[in-house]
Amino acid sequence: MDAHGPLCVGIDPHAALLGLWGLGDDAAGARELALRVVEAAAGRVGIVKPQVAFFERFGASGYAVLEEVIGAARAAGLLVIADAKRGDVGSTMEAYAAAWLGEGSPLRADAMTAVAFQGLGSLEAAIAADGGLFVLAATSNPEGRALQASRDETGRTVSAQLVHEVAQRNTGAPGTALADLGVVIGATRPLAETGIDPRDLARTPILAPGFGAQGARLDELDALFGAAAPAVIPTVSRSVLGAGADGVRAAIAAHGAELRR
Ligand SMILES: O=c1ccn([C@@H]2O[C@H](COP(=O)(O)O)[C@@H](O)[C@H]2O)c(=O)[nH]1
Repeated sequence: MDAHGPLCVGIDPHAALLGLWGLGDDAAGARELALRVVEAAAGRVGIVKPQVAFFERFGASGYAVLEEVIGAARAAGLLVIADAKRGDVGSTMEAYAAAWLGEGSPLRADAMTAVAFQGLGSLEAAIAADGGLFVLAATSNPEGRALQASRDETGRTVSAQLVHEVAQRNTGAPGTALADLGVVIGATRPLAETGIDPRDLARTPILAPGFGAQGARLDELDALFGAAAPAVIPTVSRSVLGAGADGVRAAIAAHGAELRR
């Protein structure tokens, strides 16, 4: 973030985008798009986020492409967040952590996303792994709001409770910089509407989807996140990939410039 700014470029080879890029809706098409995005992102941003689902849909060949893309991005000096949204009982979570954050794993990324529906403690193996973890807290999609706004006996929303639990772990973590346990908070509404206490975000990195195709604007970031804005990693997929193969470099540069205004 210090070297390149906070922007994260999502690698989401949607069928429609592959068509727009003149590529087939298959693993070879996804490979071509993803490697071109890696090339365009390297040196312009610090972070990319492959959306695992768009590779998984091609089965084994999609996973082979994902391995190659993660390796190419890391070799190009980019940090990779595998947007895998995993979550399960602790014993199974150990295997997910080994797959996405384990040393020597073919899918080894720098960070992954996870779902804490089974409790934050169930994600312990990924929290303890040598990498970052972003736990969904307040998602960008409207369907999640009712559940995430439910309140516990102390009056905290589910989103706030999760962020509070993450903060308790991060407060005790060594160092003063951002900790490596983060949360996902969508940018499609102001942080103030989630019930999350901004004091709980002091050392917590925030992965923020919702910009671009989902409606939020990068120049609204400070207004949306207030005091927590410096810890926000805004992530954009369709609004960058929609520029096509010839326009993707310029689109990444323009999105980055938008944040520096
Ligand atoms: O709450 C969430 C959590 C994750 N996502 C993911 O982010 C990208 C957004 O893509 P855009 O094209 O920039 O809308 C996508 O991979 C989602 O799975 C999210 O949107 N909201």
